Amino acid sequence: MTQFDFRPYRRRFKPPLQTNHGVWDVRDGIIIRLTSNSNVGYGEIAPISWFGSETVEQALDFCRQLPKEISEEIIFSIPDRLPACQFGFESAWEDINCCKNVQIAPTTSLPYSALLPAGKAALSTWQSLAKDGYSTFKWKIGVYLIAEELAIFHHLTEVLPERVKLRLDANGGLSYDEANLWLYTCDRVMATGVGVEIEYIEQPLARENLTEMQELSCYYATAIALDESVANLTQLETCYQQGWRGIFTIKPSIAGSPSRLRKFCQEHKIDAVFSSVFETIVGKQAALKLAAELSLNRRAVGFGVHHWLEENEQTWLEQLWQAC
Ligand SMILES: O=C(O)CCC(=O)C1=CC=C[C@@H](O)[C@@H]1C(=O)O
Ligand SMILES: [Mg+2]
Repeated sequence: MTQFDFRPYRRRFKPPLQTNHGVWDVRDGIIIRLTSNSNVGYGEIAPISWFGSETVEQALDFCRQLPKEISEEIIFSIPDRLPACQFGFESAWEDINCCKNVQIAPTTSLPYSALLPAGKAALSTWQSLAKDGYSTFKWKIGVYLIAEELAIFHHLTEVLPERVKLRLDANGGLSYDEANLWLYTCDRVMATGVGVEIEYIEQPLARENLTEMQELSCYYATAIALDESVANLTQLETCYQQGWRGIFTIKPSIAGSPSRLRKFCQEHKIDAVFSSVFETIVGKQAALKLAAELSLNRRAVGFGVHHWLEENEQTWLEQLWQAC
């Protein structure tokens, strides 16, 4: 049998993350550990309730009611209302049964995308990230007035080096008219051949407006990526059934069962871009493993973030179990 244990954690963003959903300053999550004989497997439960996953409290309640001895049957029967728990436990099961210990640094041959701060701060941040080797950047829009953000955007496209890819993430915060204006502006920028590539606009409209986003994706050359609309496996399958064949932003840590996600992506050969939920090295490792397997178009993975105070994540992970 396999022993189960878990530790909640809290990590502070540095600086706080600004999106259309609001300001996010701490990441709460749970690290789970499975031990069988001398083998240890780790998994991470990193919910984002405003994306439709369970809350951290609901995940903690689920962990607390589990027996200390856990079986494969328990893990693979975690309900779909707990997608972050499905991911965390199944990752730990894979870790203990397939690939032994969590590697120190998540590795993938895929390029990484770096997140730029919202607003004009992006204009003074991209340079150091470009020096670090990033050539794909994601910038949050729908945070400030559209006129302000369009002015910053024009400045960004003039200063960013050639061949850089820029992603715009609205977190569903634009009106239909604003989404039209952004897509029209991106098409115009691309037509002038400035050198920077607007890779896509992520979730321009709210998840209820799939039909409008499908219309917009036919009308403009600039691609649209769904994110909040496809946050878990049920939503992913629904949007696919309703005809979405654009880009799917996959956040494995809140999508649900990794084995079911793997099956869906391999069966439907979707154009997926893999994205972080600002999890720790534990969840990141498991998510990047899926990204490496399932990124058909080799799009940059949205895991290039340096938002933590802790320097050494391996030490942090070990101390978690010494704490109590
Ligand atoms: O995808 C990336 O490039 C980084 C992760 C990221 O942007 C997000 C992670 C979690 C919630 C959101 O704030 C945001 C997103 O909407 O994609
Ligand atoms: Mg997004």
